[in-house]
Amino acid sequence: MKTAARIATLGPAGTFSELAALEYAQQLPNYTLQYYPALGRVLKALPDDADIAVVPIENIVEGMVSPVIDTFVKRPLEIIDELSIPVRFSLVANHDMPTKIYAQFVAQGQCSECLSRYNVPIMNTASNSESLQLLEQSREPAAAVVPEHCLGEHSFVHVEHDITDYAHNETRFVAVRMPGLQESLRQPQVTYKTSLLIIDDTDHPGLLVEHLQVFAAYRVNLTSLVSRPTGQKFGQYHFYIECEGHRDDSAIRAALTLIQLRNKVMVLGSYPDAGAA
Ligand SMILES: O=C(O)C(=O)C[C@]1(C(=O)O)C=C[C@@H](O)C=C1
Repeated sequence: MKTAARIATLGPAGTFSELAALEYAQQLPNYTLQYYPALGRVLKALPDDADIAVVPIENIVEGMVSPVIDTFVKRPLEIIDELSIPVRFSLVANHDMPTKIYAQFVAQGQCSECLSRYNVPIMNTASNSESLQLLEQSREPAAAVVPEHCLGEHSFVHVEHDITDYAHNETRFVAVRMPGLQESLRQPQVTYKTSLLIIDDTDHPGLLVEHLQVFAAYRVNLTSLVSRPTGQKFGQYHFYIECEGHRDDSAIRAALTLIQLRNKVMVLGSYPDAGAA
């Protein structure tokens, strides 16, 4: 029997990350799930305590999950898969008039209209499960933003269902592992996406437009582009890019060869495109 793959994800149990990790794990013969209390800790579990980590990378409304993108700059990891799951929240409370609301930092942005109606302080947490735990431990009138799928086993004085600002709320997750472990073989009939980072090591006017022109010239379609501050000085940014295609496609190879003449490029991985029909 093959040894079980150790999958790290955000805990305690009940997070959307756990749902994503379980969905990812369906393709593995054997796995064990390990929970960590913050996204940074999930990624740090690689490689000693986990083989694969499943983390959120983008919410359809809130955009990219910055701590995850920033980890890729500091510590190269390989993205091996992506999956998207629907995200629905409720506001639950132990009192009709809560004096504070526990909300995970990404969840807060997805439920801003509902939260602003309560006009009480928001206490940021590291996960949606932690929000629920803190509410259960609270001796004061409090509320929490919690995943709809966690409501079952609990009873509350006050519940408001479906509080996301946009009805169609979804978060995209990636499965990552240490780079260079095994070659990801390209499967025929699979539509791929590739993630990469352009490291701004020689800042100059027109840096971004030059790179975009290279992608355009080779007809490489970009599906995401975010800039993240380098933390070195104002005005200096790294670029996280996702594009259609596999890193071995001739167009992507040619584009990256040209871009690498000017800036460092880190290819984070090519993986099946979850959005492809
Ligand atoms: O706290 C959770 O339930 C998570 O899995 C984290 C997370 C995130 O950080 O994006 C995942 C999905 C939602 O977008 C909100 C929170």
